[in-house]
Amino acid sequence: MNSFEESQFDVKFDIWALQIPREFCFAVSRKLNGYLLDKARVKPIVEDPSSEKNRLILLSEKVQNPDLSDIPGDIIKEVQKTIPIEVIPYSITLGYSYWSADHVLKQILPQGVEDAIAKVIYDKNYPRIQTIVNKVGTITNEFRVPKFEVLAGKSDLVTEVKQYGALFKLDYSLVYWNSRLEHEHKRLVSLFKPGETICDMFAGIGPFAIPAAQKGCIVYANDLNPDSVKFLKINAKLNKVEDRVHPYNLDARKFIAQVTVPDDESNLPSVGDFEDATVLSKTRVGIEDSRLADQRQPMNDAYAGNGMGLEDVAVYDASVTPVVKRPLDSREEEPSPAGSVDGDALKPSRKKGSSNKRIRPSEPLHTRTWEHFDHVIMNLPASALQFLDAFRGIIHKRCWKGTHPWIHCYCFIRASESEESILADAERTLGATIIEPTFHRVRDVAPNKAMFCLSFELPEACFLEEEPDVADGKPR
Ligand SMILES: C[S@@+](CC[C@H](N)C(=O)[O-])C[C@H]1O[C@@H](n2cnc3c(N)ncnc32)[C@H](O)[C@@H]1O
Repeated sequence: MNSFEESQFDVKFDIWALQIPREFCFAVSRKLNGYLLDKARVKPIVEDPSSEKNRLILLSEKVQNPDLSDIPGDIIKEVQKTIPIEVIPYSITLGYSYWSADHVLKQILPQGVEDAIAKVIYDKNYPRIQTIVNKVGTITNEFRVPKFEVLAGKSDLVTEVKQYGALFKLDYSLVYWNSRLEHEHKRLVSLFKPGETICDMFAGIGPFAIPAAQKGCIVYANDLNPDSVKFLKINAKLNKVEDRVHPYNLDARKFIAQVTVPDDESNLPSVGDFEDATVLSKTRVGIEDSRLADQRQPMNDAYAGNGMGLEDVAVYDASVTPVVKRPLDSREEEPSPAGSVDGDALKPSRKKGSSNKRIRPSEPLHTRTWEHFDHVIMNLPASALQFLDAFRGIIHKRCWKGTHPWIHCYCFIRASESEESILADAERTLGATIIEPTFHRVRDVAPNKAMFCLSFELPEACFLEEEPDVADGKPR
């Protein structure tokens, strides 16, 4: 027997719709991207009961006025180029069958029931579980850190989680973490081969970076949130891969620009960069100068004593791709950039008179990222697509060796969008045509929104081809 009326969940939405001849429907709805009704399993284009020659394009609730003044004028002009606009009122009712169990239960359970549930979970799981939290609100901050309210136990959000053999320490109140991505972290890392070079533009506390390094990849891991970088370093150390994880604390665009600057260009970072903690480790530096290492003590502690012996190095050196051989074979031959004191200081230290090419166990493994990297991870689904412009003309063709890098760019696809529209966005931002992209569905994040991973090889058109300088024949 029902203890409630299903009709009590009915919600009526009064919205506006455009009445459009059906042959123009698709073109107009594309132009109105972002202003269409965005509700799970509700199509924003419906039949027009008054004429079968027409369709109705349902507009989002944020369009409140029939003069469409809530939509930017340039979009309206674009639509008017296709067809004159006819606006009509429309109403839609979503009922019990539409709403999720979560939504229905929240409506009917008494207030305060969450505290009772929290207390029972806490009492029955203590000491294994010491804090019970509830995620509140939606994430709006740039570091993607959710807000939590503590329902039971101590108010300490520092914890440790395990993902397929790796241990991650984190403070839930300071950094992004989502255990639901475990499968995706594993899937992507399974595509990497030992010895490959990985650039993680939005690395967080390292759920891609650490397992990739455990696999024998060299990882350049960046995050704008200094707390994420702090925990990334802690986690690299916890998992004994600090020699293969190079942490950066930069905006993602700056990071990717920085790792692709050829070594013969003069804008090497100054020592001050390290002291400011802007750049926690350099791609180009090779083995660090001990003088500099001393100066950088607070930030360099992650590199201390990783216990990686020569045998370990040999294993990675002998791995599948020739790429990995480059850093180990070539870094001692790398010339210092002329006139750069910092650059000299940052160059591999080569003891005078020593022909010993052995690598000290505590020396971090570097690759020449401006010559080659294999994969780029971009896990910031809300806006990673917009960062694809970062790849326009930054990789110097004259320096690059081997295959083009794979870009793995996470994104959301809403009910009103499609793989085609996302690909078109990506190509527009990248400024190049993407050949043979793949879309992997990661998970449904809301009834009308799924997370995808768009993977593709960076197109040739993105590479920078420099004109040779007429005077000296060298590329400018
Ligand atoms: C969705 S989280 C992904 C973290 C991690 N890769 C994972 O899979 O759990 C996105 C990360 O990007 C970082 N971030 C946001 N804006 C950024 C930017 N402009 N440059 C670099 N990192 C940024 C955030 O601090 C956050 O840690």
